[in-house]
Amino acid sequence: MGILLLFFIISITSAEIFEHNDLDTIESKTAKRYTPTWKDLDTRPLPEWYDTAKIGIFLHWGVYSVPSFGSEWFWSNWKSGDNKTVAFMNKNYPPGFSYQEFAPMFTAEFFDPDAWASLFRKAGAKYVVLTSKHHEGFTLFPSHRSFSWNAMEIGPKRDLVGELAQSVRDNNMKFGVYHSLYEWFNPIYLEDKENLFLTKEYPKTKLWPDLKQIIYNYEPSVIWSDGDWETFDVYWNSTDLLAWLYNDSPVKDEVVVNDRWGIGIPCHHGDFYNCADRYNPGKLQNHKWENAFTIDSKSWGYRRNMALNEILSIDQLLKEVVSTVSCGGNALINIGPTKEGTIAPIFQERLLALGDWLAINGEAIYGTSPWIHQNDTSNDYVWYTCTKAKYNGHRPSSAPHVSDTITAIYAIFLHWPSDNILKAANIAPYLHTGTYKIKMLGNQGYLNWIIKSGTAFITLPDKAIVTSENAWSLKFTQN
Ligand SMILES: C[C@@H]1O[C@@H](Oc2ccc([N+](=O)[O-])cc2)[C@@H](O)[C@H](O)[C@@H]1O
Repeated sequence: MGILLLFFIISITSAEIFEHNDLDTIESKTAKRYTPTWKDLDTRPLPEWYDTAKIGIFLHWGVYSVPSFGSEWFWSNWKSGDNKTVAFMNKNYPPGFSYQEFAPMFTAEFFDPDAWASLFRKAGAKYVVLTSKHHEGFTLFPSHRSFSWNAMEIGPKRDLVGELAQSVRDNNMKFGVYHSLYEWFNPIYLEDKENLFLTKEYPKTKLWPDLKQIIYNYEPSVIWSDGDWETFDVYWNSTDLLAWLYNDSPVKDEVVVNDRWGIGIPCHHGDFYNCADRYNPGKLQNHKWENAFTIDSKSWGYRRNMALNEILSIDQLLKEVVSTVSCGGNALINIGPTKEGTIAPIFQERLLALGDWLAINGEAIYGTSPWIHQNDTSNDYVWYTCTKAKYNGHRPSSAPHVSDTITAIYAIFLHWPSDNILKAANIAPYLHTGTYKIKMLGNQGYLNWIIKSGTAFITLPDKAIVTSENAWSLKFTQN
């Protein structure tokens, strides 16, 4: 009996061990490995968090934040003889003054990463993307290859990337980095360019070691690549980097990348597409995309001389966000912090207004999917979204985390109709089935509606008791 029991125990334990080993091998055998070709890299399913997030904050911060004149292209504009930039330098700086001399003035003495992160969280952002290095080459992290041209050695004397990454995560958001492939004035890059990109010293000795340093040290969830347009992906070695990123990097399961990886790649390859800047097609797209746009309509970097009429109003901001999400995109909203490390009150105000709106209407934004219709065909200020049930079972890569079962439809409208009646055509056939109820997010009770010649007339609540401002969401549910 004793021997039998012993045998029984041993057989259970060994069966368990065997099972575990077996599972491990099955997992490692079936874990997909990507080959460095766009065809294969394109098969990667989009990590779910990114599609759900919808709203991100984009930060352009660097030595250009010191002159903070014109745009973040200041150095290039100056050197290529742009009239306004040259006049600005002649008037305000001594002859012989170099761009490098701006770096010690990048003081960031008021930079409080927790305060920034808490502002972005209140704005309703789910991810934050910081310029780890723009085209000027100055790194906001202690690059091992950017001697005297990084924020640890000059200016702030701090690891701005590391500090912000920490605070953003403490506030339950994802952290990402913008990273420019090219550097306007890097002599190693310029030599490769001189050689018609037949030599690859710059990617080998600077670009990829730097980006790998970023990935190992900060584990970014987004790599927002830029500055790719002077040459092809073959020079940049983009597909090799991405295969490593997806197969073996510490962020392989969670990271998403955009589409700027060489001539001909934007709008064709990448986890999500930016296509052109401020891209907002107004139509449903068949691949995940992101609308990166600025609150200061004139610049990504801070401009001390921006005027109020150049700043997006809250109405314009909401229109951008709503139309983008309705068409399957994410909104990446850019602001330029100051050289002192502050965020201009006008940007704070716009972000907090967005946050207030999302606190009421976020249900119609976060985690939603595009509906059958986007912009209402009879009413151009109405945009639709919907929520879908989670997919259980096999996940098709086209719709990574949701099924086709619609659980609610949302109509977001950007103007309040003067007669208090919202008219919309595309929702009419659904209401017609008679099983839908309508409520306004943030308000109590159901709304009355009728259908006249194919258009739904929905009676809105008294505007005086409505909680939301600037834009409103109606929720349609069955029963
Ligand atoms: C986010 C922005 O990206 C690039 O600018 C671009 C890049 C691509 C296009 N494009 O494809 O239309 C337009 C502006 C940068 O040059 C600019 O400073 C900023 O960082």
